[in-house]
Amino acid sequence: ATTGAKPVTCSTGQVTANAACCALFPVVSLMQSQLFDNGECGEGAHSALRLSFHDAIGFSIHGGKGGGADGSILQFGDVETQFHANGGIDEIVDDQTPVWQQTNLTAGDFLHLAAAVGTANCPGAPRLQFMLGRPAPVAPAPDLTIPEPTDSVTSILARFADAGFSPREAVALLTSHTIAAADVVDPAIPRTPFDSTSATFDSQIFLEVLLKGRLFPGPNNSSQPGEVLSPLAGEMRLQSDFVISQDSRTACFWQQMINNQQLMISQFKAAMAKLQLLGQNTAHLIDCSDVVPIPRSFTQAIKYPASFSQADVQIACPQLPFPSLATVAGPAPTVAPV
Ligand code: HEM
Ligand SMILES: [Ca+2]
Repeated sequence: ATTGAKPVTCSTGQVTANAACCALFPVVSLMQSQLFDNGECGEGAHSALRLSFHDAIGFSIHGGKGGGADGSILQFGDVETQFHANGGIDEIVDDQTPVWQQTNLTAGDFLHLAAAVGTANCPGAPRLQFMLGRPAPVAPAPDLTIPEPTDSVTSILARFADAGFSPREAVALLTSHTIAAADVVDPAIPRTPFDSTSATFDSQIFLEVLLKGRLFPGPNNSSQPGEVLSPLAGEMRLQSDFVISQDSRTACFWQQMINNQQLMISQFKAAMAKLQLLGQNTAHLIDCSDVVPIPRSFTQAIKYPASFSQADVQIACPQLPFPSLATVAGPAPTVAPV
């Protein structure tokens, strides 16, 4: 619980609502220099966000699964990185472990703070909440709790519901794919992004997933399980993102996110606050959100990638008007690996 006491100035000079949070400012600096290339919205930041999801989602509101947002994926990485859905996670676990060991934080506090700090490096992102005080994890999460891109919408929504999330919250969490790239879906093309702006926390992902597919980014137009046709050379579309964008249970909220930065980041922030506390007793935690850096804002209108227009949109929510958007000038782009 927060104390409600007046703000304190830490010995490092920063101000926070609770003296217990002072110890985190040096940890934030350590993360920025050793994990995030001094404040970048790059691979370290993106994979820190993915890691928070894969750690926390191994939880059920009905019991019988893992400890939720407890850092088990870091502490018991030898077990959890073997799960199929955790392909590629070994890299970030290996990167974060030695940095975590330089701190006095539990695995859960460390990795969920890293996700908030990494996300804050991305222009347009919300400043995520961070609560301090998770106990050490007691056991690895069980396998088969993390959704896979080959899963049906029904099975994905059922898994989210089992962890306590509505279909709208599931869509809100998928905003994360605005700062994402794939390494293992198609190992021939590592760092293939999911939208054309993977260093910006914008709503471009919600637009681009709806554009008519034309190609696969792999060599010779080859495809892999979990991937469907993408609109842009060099871009990958996950099957799961596409089927969620088209399903009547989720399509309207997906469409509403487009060019609606404030809605998108407020919904994402709320769903992340819940995700990062799954399985935790909040009465024992201290609100240290004010140690998280304030992200740069993103206020521009998003645009169709060059050569695209509303005629290319696979509208799945005809009951709501589709936003009117301009098109970038020039020929269709090729998205570079990130
Ligand atoms: C239906 C649920 C989801 C599925 C099926 C899914 C699937 C995937 C897949 C297959 C990748 C690429 C992995 C690789 O090849 O390296 C990926 C990347 C990513 N995912 Fe998800 N994801 C889901 C939900 C989420 C959620 C809820 C979050 C965070 C809140 C998240 C955050 C990320 C991030 C940030 C990346 C990029 C990591 C990087 O660039 O290194 N995902 N996801
Ligand atoms: Ca983006």
